[in-house]
Amino acid sequence: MQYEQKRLFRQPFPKKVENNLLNLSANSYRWGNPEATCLKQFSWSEAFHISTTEIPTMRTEHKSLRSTIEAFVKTLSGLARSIAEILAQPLGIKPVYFEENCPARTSYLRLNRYAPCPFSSQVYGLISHTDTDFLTIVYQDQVGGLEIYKDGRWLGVKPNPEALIVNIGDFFEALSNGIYKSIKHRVVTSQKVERFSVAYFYCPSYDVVIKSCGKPALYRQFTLREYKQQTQIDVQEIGEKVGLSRFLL
Ligand SMILES: O=C(O)CCC(=O)C(=O)O
Ligand SMILES: [Fe+2]
Repeated sequence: MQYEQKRLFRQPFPKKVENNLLNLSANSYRWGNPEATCLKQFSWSEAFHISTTEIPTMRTEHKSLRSTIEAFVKTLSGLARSIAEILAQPLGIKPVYFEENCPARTSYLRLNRYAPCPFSSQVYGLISHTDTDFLTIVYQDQVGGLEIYKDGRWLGVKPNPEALIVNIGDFFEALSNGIYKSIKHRVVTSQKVERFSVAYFYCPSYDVVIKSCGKPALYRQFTLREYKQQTQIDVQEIGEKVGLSRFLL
């Protein structure tokens, strides 16, 4: 995967922005963040956002990339479902919940590249955020840079070639009524070394209503569609996602 990922990002910038390099939908290739109005909101990274439905029609010059991604997504989707089922069991959520509500088409893969950054003390590779999905499975290379916010401080996640990182996302926090926490995380930049990571986002269908499982419910019911619309409004108006607190009861 990493070999293919590097080869892809080494393509010239104009080819990547053309958006049809891989025959993916518009806006699949992203760099920085257009909504940023100050350095604090800017992410020093580039990414390919690949919906699982688009993999079969990816351009054939990239056959080996496509088959690698296909195999990767197949493994990670099975893994994500198993982890979600295990986590849901003590909450009294039926194991079929995920099979019924998370069809392959809504989950997606993101290939990230963080270029060396000359002002690394001032700019993040990815600004602090929580993921919007149920859970995210991340593979990071050996450079390091991913940090999680725990007990009031930022902790680096040590690279381990044998391990994947599993992050709880906003939807699991809502579903579990706050028992599982959507972890705040960010990526710091390096002045000298480029960094690669791959993230698989395990999401429900757009119109599945997410209900908190406990009583009293902490959050009002919402769908991914509503959540994304709210996020879009927040990003346009205040420059960042507000997230779950918008849905607190
Ligand atoms: O690059 C990483 O380690 C994390 C990526 C991430 O948080 C994301 O893509 O949402
Ligand atoms: Fe993330």
